Amino acid sequence: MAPLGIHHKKHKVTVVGSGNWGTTIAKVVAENTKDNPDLFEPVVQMWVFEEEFKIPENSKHYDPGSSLCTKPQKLTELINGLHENVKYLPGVALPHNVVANPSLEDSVKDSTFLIFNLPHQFINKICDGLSGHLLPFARGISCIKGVDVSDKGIELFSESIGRKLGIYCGALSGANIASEVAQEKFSETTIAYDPPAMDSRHPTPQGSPRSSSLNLTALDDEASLQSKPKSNNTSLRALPADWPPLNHENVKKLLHRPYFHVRMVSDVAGVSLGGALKNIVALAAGFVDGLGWGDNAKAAVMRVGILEEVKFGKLFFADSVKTQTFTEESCGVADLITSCSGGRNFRCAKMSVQRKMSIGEVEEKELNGQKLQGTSTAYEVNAFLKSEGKEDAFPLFTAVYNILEGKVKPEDIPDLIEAKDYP
Ligand SMILES: NC(=O)C1=CN([C@@H]2O[C@H](COP(=O)(O)OP(=O)(O)OC[C@H]3O[C@@H](n4cnc5c(N)ncnc54)[C@H](O)[C@@H]3O)[C@@H](O)[C@H]2O)C=CC1
Ligand SMILES: O=C(CO)COP(=O)(O)O
Repeated sequence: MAPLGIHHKKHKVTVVGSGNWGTTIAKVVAENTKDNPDLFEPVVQMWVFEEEFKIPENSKHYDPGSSLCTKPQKLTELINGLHENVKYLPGVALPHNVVANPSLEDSVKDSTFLIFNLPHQFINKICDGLSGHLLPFARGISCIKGVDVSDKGIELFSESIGRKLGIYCGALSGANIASEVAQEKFSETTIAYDPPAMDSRHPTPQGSPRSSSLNLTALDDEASLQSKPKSNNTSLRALPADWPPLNHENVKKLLHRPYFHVRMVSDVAGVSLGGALKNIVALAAGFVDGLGWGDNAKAAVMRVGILEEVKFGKLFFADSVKTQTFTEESCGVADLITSCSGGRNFRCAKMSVQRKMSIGEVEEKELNGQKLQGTSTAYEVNAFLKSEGKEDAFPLFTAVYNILEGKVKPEDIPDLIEAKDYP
């Protein structure tokens, strides 16, 4: 074992996912691995769901004389050859140390830090594919906006990823429209990272809440064992001392850029729920905007939406969630604002009303393979609320579900969200 402070190894980082946000985060991280060679190996693996793609004529890479452009090519080969994700993040140059990899197993080989970043409907299958292929002491964060609802109840994706893979997983979420971050326009984000104390080898900052739901091994210190809720039996392995600690400071070094400011917190539930639930609110904002009702209507929907986000957290994640996460951090009200202004859920919901089309049809037609998260989240959250007998306590979430089901109309939103049990 290396003496404290001497670390012979560097962290290898893999981004699992390569959509609009996955590719953007790979860019951010690759810039930082290059800038912090004492902590990280420069190459960032990016796992890509392989598909064939034909370079469109409006791409700067289009050359009618090149065989690359006359027929569809493997997306990984295009990304690695052109250093651009021409399908999901066109027009943005990627650092050459981002390596697209179609093999899930190979992309995570020897990785000590994983960033899960793909549409939430795919993550469970991906975890099945990853199971048994990770270093047992790997750590991760989830950038996924959604919640994992099953007949057993509700889990955060950070929790279910951690449980399935036997690793600690935190969460990253914020007011982060991917195309803006990719173009290096300023934004903030929130990372909730609350790993076992054995990782940091530094005292936990004063007043920092401990909210991980994972059990710790005997390697952990007794005080932290007592302060952590234990909701499952996952045992975590300590990061060997050969690697630099994966504490707040070093995780921040991996994600923070001059144009992408990171705030580290410990409220994993608050960060995850803000990102997941605002997608339902963004649909409602799109519906009223599609009716041409203007900014006041949208603000009304957003006001009720943030209240329902907080209420949901307090009701179902009471032992860990903090109201301030929703009101003070980028992952809360700030994400609600940006998503209800220019997010895909907002835009597609708006178009569905204007064009009198289903939102699924708009998604298919307009997003070129990108996926909405709000529609399935509205269904999943509704199934969970029904099972808890709490549909009426969340009139906006329930209204969005009923609009998607065709049971009520966007025009009914004002009556449906009329305060009944808010103070
Ligand atoms: N795009 C954005 O502005 C932001 C997105 N997010 C969140 O990040 C997460 C990932 O979103 P994006 O990267 O935008 O994805 P995206 O919407 O661009 O989704 C497309 C991705 O899904 C992959 N995919 C398609 N079928 C698949 C399958 N069967 N198995 C596995 N992967 C498959 C595609 O290869 C592609 O990488 C979502 O939860 C989203 O809410 C968070 C912040 C900003
Ligand atoms: O999460 C986002 C911004 O923070 C993006 O939202 P959309 O998926 O609706 O585009």
